[in-house]
Amino acid sequence: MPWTRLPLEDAELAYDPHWLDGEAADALYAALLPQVPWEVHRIRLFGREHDSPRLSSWIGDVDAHYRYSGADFQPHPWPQALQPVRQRLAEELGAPFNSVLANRYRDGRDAMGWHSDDEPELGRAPLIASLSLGATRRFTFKHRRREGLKGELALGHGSVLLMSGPTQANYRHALPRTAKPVGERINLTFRVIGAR
Ligand SMILES: O=C(O)CCC(=O)C(=O)O
Ligand SMILES: [Fe+2]
Repeated sequence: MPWTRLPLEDAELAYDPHWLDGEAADALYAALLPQVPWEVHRIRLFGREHDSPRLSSWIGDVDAHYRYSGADFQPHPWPQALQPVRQRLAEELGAPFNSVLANRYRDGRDAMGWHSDDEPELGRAPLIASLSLGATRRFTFKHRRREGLKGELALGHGSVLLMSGPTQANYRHALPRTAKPVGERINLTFRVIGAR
């Protein structure tokens, strides 16, 4: 499937709604529920520690250390079901993905607040491949400096969103809560730790 470039000034975004077909997406989703060591991560917000409103897991090569919200994470090893996905993404995108942050949103109350994935370990122009499985959720963008520049996208089952170039430097993104009844969702953001 071809990538569709999303026109958002100062960003570099591409989307494939069916990177995995329905059957492959169903199988991956079913395999990841038991294979990923899901945890509640602690996040720091306005100087206070809280449980983050979702389940998460850092997965990666042994040398792909990651500092996140002031803590050093030793990644969990790659679950078997993720190996072919990692391989295909690396080949298609020519990027040596060595880490993935998995997030599991149990229902509409689980969410992720405004942030940029701009940690120094990800380099100057991070390439992030974001694979979504399960319930469709709204993903939103907001420019850091230029008021009014924003965008949103519904991330569906089997889709991949690529964020690259100046996207993290210029934009924050979020996965808002919703009061609508929604099912469970898994998102995987593949990253290159140690990029320049
Ligand atoms: O769940 C999503 O689609 C967003 C996840 C995200 O922004 C992240 O893992 O940094
Ligand atoms: Fe993010």
